[in-house]
Amino acid sequence: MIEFVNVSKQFREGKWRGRKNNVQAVRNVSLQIKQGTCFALVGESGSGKSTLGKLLIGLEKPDQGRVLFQGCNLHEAGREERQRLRRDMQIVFQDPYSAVNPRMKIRDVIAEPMRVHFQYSAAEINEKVKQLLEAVGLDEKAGEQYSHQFSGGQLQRITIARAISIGPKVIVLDEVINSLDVLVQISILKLLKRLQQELNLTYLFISHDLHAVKWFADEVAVLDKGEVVDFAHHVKDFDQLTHPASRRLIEAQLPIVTQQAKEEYPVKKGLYVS
Ligand SMILES: Nc1ncnc2c1ncn2[C@@H]1O[C@H](COP(=O)(O)OP(=O)(O)OP(=O)(O)O)[C@@H](O)[C@H]1O
Repeated sequence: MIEFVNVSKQFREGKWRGRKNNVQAVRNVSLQIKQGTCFALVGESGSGKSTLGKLLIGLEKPDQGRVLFQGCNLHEAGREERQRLRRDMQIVFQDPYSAVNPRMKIRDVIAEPMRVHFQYSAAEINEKVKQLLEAVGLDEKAGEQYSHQFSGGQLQRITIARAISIGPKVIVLDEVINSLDVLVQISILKLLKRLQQELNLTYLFISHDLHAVKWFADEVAVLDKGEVVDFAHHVKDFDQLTHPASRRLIEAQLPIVTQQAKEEYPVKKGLYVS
């Protein structure tokens, strides 16, 4: 469904001692993502994960190579096709507070993409907003409130409702659980899993968190300095990732804490989440 073919992207950063510094954010990446699956991109900070996500939905343009969605290249498509591709691919970001206009009521936040892409009547929009709030587990009354009245987890549900409002096929989930506490992370991942099945969605899941990736994703690629350096086709193979960059990520994970461990180390009890 999605194909990155030898994709590279460089950014020009400011001058240092009179010289221009370029950052090679993505280096000759080739990947394929199957329809209805969740493909995880992991890697240390600055390894190029978000840039790949942005290249997919057309927020960035590759310097070299092609990004194809169902065989179409967004950057070569005509106006109408580009519009359709933009509808089919949505993104949800890490920080829901900065992704939502604080001066807009939540019903308008959710309705915004529908107003851009479709010609619905006001009554149709109201009905759809109601259904979307219900789909992400929020009360209809939330539509009349503003972003500051919600917790991070609730607001992330709202940005997810906005992303699915126009019936996308692919959603880039860019560190969507990172700013949330562990229990809220789990509830958001469960919601995303249910929506994936109900709406037949394909996800590009960008994360540092290998525990979450193991539970949530089907395949994983490890990025290091813009390059894909490791790859696992199946969740059961995640522990066999061998590249030093993968090992660093695996070793940097907190262990999953068991009841036994809590009892053995009561002094650290305050650190554990049951
Ligand atoms: N618009 C930009 N202008 C200049 N440099 C950029 C831009 N976007 C990204 N970069 C640089 O490209 C590299 C890759 O950034 P990217 O955000 O894709 O990494 P990442 O793996 O998503 O990191 P993080 O996990 O911290 O978000 C970094 O060195 C970053 O500073």
